[in-house]
Parts: sequence; structure tokens; C-alpha cells
Amino acid sequence: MSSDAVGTTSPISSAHVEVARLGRGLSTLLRITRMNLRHPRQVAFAFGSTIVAAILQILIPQLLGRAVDQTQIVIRGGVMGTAAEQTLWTTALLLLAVSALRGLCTMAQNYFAEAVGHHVAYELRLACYDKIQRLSFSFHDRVHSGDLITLGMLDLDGVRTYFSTALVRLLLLTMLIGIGAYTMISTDPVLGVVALSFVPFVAWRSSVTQLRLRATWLELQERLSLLSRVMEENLAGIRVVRAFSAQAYEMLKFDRASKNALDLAHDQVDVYVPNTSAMTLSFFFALGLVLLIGCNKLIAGEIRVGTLTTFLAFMTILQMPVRQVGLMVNAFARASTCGSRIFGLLDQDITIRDAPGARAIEISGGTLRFDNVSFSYSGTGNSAVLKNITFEARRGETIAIVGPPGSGKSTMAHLIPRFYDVTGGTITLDGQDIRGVTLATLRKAIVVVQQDAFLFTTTIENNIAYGDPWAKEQRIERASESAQLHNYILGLPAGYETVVGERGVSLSGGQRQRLTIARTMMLRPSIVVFDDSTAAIDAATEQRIRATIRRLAKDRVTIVIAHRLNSLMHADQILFVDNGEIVERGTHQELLAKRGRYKALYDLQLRSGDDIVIAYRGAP
Ligand SMILES: Nc1ncnc2c1ncn2[C@@H]1O[C@H](COP(=O)(O)OP(=O)(O)OP(=O)(O)O)[C@@H](O)[C@H]1O
Repeated sequence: MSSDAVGTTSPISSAHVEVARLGRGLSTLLRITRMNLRHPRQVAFAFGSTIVAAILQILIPQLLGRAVDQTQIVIRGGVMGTAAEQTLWTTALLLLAVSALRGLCTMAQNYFAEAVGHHVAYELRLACYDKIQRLSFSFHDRVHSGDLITLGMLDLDGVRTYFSTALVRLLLLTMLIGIGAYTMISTDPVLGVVALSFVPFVAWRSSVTQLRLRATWLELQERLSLLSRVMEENLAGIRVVRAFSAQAYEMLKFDRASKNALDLAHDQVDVYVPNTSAMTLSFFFALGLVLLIGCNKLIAGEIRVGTLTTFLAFMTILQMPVRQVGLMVNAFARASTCGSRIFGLLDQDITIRDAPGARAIEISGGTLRFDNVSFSYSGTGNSAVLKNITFEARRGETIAIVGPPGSGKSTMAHLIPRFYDVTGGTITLDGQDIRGVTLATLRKAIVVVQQDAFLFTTTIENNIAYGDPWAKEQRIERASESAQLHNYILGLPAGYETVVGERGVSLSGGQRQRLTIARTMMLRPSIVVFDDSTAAIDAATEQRIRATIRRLAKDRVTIVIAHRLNSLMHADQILFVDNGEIVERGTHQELLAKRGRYKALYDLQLRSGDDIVIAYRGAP
């Protein structure tokens, strides 16, 4: 048990953890900064316009002070007054020009800073999407798709805003506070210190507020992600929900998740409101003190009205940036957390990939061989799902796999296109270990027709031609004919142009299956695995598809996984799998003659109405 778990963490070890976390945070920020710097022109324009905007902003209080002094001289009148009137006009025009120019510079700063952020977000979005396409199935088994969507939306936004709200703001605040403090203290040290007295307090409270809000914000993100997961699952399983009349239960689940998010939103208000008031109070307190001391100094003739005006204007100008120190600190912290999550995904090891020097697969005889194959999802020898599987299938042969639910049939199918890698033994295709050939050529040669028929939200034609988008119309039609779908499609008002999928025409389970079979037939694979893919099809249609599959099986290896024995009786070899092992093998006749598990299942299926699972258990 770790020391953390028993609550005896030593201060030294927790300090190490903190240092390690800080190191990781810094390296993440450096990595994001490097990505920003890959856009040097926009970065230079953003920083350049920030520097000019800051200098112009600092000029404004000084021009105001001068204008007030000149106004006093004008009011006094006389020759001096007439001369001052001219200068006052110049100062006023200068003030206008400086303000306008500062506005333009701030616009340029925002424009270029946002542009840098958006470019970086675009690059990261593509990199993440590309990585998700290539990551192994074992990764997708572990990570919920809702979490990946959160990563794509919220975390990317945290990195996108890093340049504008952290780096550019750091430069702006350093210049404004630094030059502002220097100008005020060098003009009048006492008044300068009093005027700046609110800065440390506001900067501190603003940082604390933002960091506390951030902690709750992260928690809120977790809770919102849970909320979207609940919603996603509800929508995906809407038929199950309705069938079980579980709306009230689902509503309760959603309400609970929603309430959790609401509680946290209340906590955020509790942090935000008192701290904002304290910051405002401290600013006005400092402003009052400056007025009090400034007026005394004015009466004593130590400073001019213009100087006091400059101080008050400086304070007003500084107030906003100082309050934003917290936003800046938060932007650094947010970018560090969001960035580390994104880089965590990008740095994921792709376990299933081309081996160094992998070559394109060469199909000659088209012989598939499992040699003493074992497999476990955890990657270790423990809890093996498959044990010592050995069989061979030659071109033109059909191998059928049958066995109780959970016995490992689909797992066997998933090992052939390397959705997972074997943990022991080898799988070869024409003598080439499938781990030594390129994945792209392997997966063109081997296609698995899955149990759940997934369709994209596009036309029937595009769905069928998914593996070969440039295929000619006749080929698409031939594929759908062989899947017994052509006549049905012609009967639809838009024919092959009918949009299917989530927002399109609904197809029945059987029609969806036939469409995926047509999609597979387009690829002309050397090995095709039908993973219980005719389960949702009525017996008559299944028989017609089976005839087609048999015709197609002539020049390829066909593997059929099915529970209905009439789908696989014709196979050249039937493997009866139980608990990850082949317990019986042979042709239909041979297996019947053995009078073992297969025969028991066959007898049961002859007597319609019995439960298939009883037969699996009731082996003689
Ligand atoms: N992605 C996965 N991660 C971990 N374990 C898994 C995964 N997929 C399947 N399993 C486990 O592996 C075992 C074999 O599953 P598999 O899907 O291969 O069985 P099957 O014979 O095809 O079952 P069915 O006939 O119900 O489709 C089961 O115990 C299952 O729980």
C-alpha cells in the first residue's frame, strides 16, 4: 500500500511530488510556447503591438495631468493664459491621437494573439484526431469517448487561449505595472507608494480567486463530462430505455448529475462575489488615501493639480490590469493542465503499428494459420481469453467457429487484422507473420464484418463504397446485389442516394447488416470474417446471403462465427470453442459422429423453442 493510501506521506516525498508536478507543468507550458513560436510573424506583431499599446496607455495619465495644469493657466488668463490655450489644444489633440492609436494597437494585439491561438488549436485538433484514428483498440477500450470529446473541446480551448490570456497579458501587465510604478514613485515617492498600495492586495486576491475558481472549474468540467456521458448513453440506448419504461430512472440519474454541477456553480459564486468586493474596496480605499494625502500636498504647494490628476488617472488605468493578474495566473495554470492532458494523448504509445522494416503483405496461396495462439486483454499470461489455438485455413475453405457466449470467438476474429496483438504464438498469412507486414495492406486483405452494423450518416452509395470511394457504380450495385439489398434500395425514392445513419432513413437490423456485407464485398479481401453478422437477418434472407457468401468463398478464406448451426454446417472445418480453447474440431458429419458438445447443440437446435445456452452447458 502506498504511503498516500495510509495517510502517512512524508513532507519530503510530498515535496518531491510537488516538484515533479511543477516540472511537468513547466515543460508543458514550454511545449505550448514552442508551438506558438512556430508562427513567428504573428507572434512578433502581437508582442510589438502590445508594447506600443502599453507605452501609449502610460502616456495618457501624463497628458491628462498636463492638460489640467494648462487649463488652470488658461483660467488665470493674461499673456501666459493665451499661450497656454494654444498648448492645451495641442495636448488635447495629442491625447485624442494617443487614445486612438492605443485602440488600434490593442486591436492588432488581440487580432494577432487570437490568430496564434487559433492556429495552435487547429494544429493540435488535427494531431489529436489523427492520433485517435491510429491508437490501438486497447486504448479505446479504456478511454470513454465522452472524455475524448471533452478533451477536444474544453482542453483545446485552454491551450488556445494561452498565448492571448497568459503570454501577451504577462507582457502587457509587466510593462504597465513596471513603467507605471516607476513613473509614479519617481514623481512623488510617498504618493507613489500609497497609489500602488492596492496592487499587491488585488493581485494576490485575484490570483487566489482565480486559482480557487480553477479548482472548482476542473471539478465542474469532470461533472459536466459525467453529465454528457449520461446523456450520450441515454441517447445511444434510447430504445432500451423506452422498452424498459426506465424514463423516470434515467431522469433521476440525469437530475443527480445536473444537481452536482449546480452545487459547484454555487460554490464558484461563493468564491467570486466576496473576493471581487474586497478588491474593489481596497482600490477605492487607496484612491481615497491618494486624494487625502494629495490634497494636503497640493495645499502645501508640494505638487500641482496636474500631478494629482496624473496619479488618479494612473490608478484608474492600473486597476483593470492588476485585477487581471488572476486571470493571467489562471491562464497559465489552465494551459498547463489542459496541455498536459492533450500531450498525454498525443504521447500515447501506439501499441499496434508497423514494425520497423514492415513490408506490404504478399498474397499467393492465401493460407491463414493460427499457431499455438494465446491472448489476454490485459497483455499478461494471466486471465487468458484464448489458449493454444491452432488451425489452418486455405484459399476456398470456410472455417466456422461456434461456442458459448464469451468463449473467445470474436476475439479470435479480432486478432487476424491485428485489432489486438497475440500474447503468445503466431498468426501467419502465406507464411508471413502478420506482425511483420504493414497494417494498411493487412487490413485491406482481411475484413471483419462486425456484429453491430455501423453506418455513416451519408448516402447508401457512399456507405457501400466506404473502402473504395472511387468505385464504379456497377461494382457498387453488384456488391449490393450479392448482399440481397439491390432491389430494396431501388424501391427507395432516392435509391442509392438515400441518406442513412443517425439523421437519415432508418434501416432494419437485417438491412443494416446486408449493407455492411455489401461494403465488405467491395474490398475483395483474401480473408473475410463474418462475426455473427447474419444474426439479425430473417432465415429466408440469411439463406440467400449464405449462398452468396459460399459463391464468394471460392477464392478466399471465409471464417464464419455464428450461433445458428445452419449458418455453418456447410463449413470445411468447424471449431467448437469453449473457455478460449478449441475443444472439438471437424466437419459437420465428423462432429455429429463424435457425439460431443457440437452434437448436443445440434440436437437442441433441431428441437425448436429450446434455449441455445442450455445446450452449451449440457455437454455429455
Ligand atoms: N475489449 C475487451 N476487453 C477486455 N475483455 C474483453 C474485451 N472484449 C471481450 N472481452 C472478454 O473476453 C472474453 C471473450 O469475449 P468474446 O467477445 O471474444 O466472446 P464471444 O465468444 O465472441 O462471445 P459472443 O458469442 O457473446 O459474441 C469474454 O470474457 C469477454 O468478457
